[in-house]
Amino acid sequence: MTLKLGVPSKGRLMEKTFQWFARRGVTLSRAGSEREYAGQVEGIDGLALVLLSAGEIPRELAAGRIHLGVTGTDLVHEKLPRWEQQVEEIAPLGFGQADLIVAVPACWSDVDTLDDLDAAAAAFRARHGHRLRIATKYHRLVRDYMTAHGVADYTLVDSQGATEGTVANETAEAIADITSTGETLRANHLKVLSDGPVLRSQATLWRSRVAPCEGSDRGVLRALLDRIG
Ligand SMILES: Nc1ncnc2c1ncn2[C@@H]1O[C@H](COP(=O)(O)OP(=O)(O)OP(=O)(O)O)[C@@H](O)[C@H]1O
Ligand SMILES: O=P(O)(O)OC[C@H]1O[C@H](OP(=O)(O)OP(=O)(O)O)[C@H](O)[C@@H]1O
Repeated sequence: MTLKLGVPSKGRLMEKTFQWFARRGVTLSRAGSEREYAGQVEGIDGLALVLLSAGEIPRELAAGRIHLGVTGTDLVHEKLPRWEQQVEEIAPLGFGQADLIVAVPACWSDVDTLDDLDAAAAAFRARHGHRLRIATKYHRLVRDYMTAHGVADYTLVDSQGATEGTVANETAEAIADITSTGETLRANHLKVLSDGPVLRSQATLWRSRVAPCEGSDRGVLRALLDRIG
């Protein structure tokens, strides 16, 4: 057996993950061309690199198909119910920081908090005959957050990308999405509610609690944890 490490297959998370491991003497790289999703590892024997979509890494960890994985806190908390039972957080990696926030049109001058949104949602329903729509890909996290804050008069609409555009496109009245610099929100004339984020996220190294790790794999895991500790 080999110990499998899942890393996002593209973009900022992949590059920064490669740099983070390289600083600890573990060289991760793509095996072939830019488009080939096979990986190579130098510096630790018995460790294999698997390049995957960031969004699929939580599920692969929970299924035990990879032993270790790098992905955002947001994706683990969203995709894995009772995530603590399925994965263990090994180390926050210090990049990929972003907040999951709720935002409304900047021109809604009387809506700055979730309480305001609750009142606006009731008025919206009375006026339009349907619930205020919040576009997001973070269904579980947003539902739990709204419930915890007593907001019920809304409906979630699924948006898997370009979520900030849904308000201008009139497919939603509000959004819940990841923000880092805030530029995308500003460009789309949206403002963040002031109650605080649904979740603060960053790229994190996780260990599967279910992936079988016996014999030589245990030694490989120990060697890797020593190296990164
Ligand atoms: N602007 C940003 N700044 C920092 N981190 C971000 C930003 N946008 C997204 N992220 C983080 O990057 C991770 C991957 O994001 P996302 O779900 O958008 O994946 P993706 O790039 O679309 O990849 P895939 O579709 O292959 O899963 C998430 O943990 C997310 O929090
Ligand atoms: O606050 P900012 O620095 O502007 O970053 C926020 C944007 O970054 C992410 O999108 P990404 O680039 O991953 O594309 P996506 O919309 O397809 O998810 C996120 O979904 C926001 O749209």
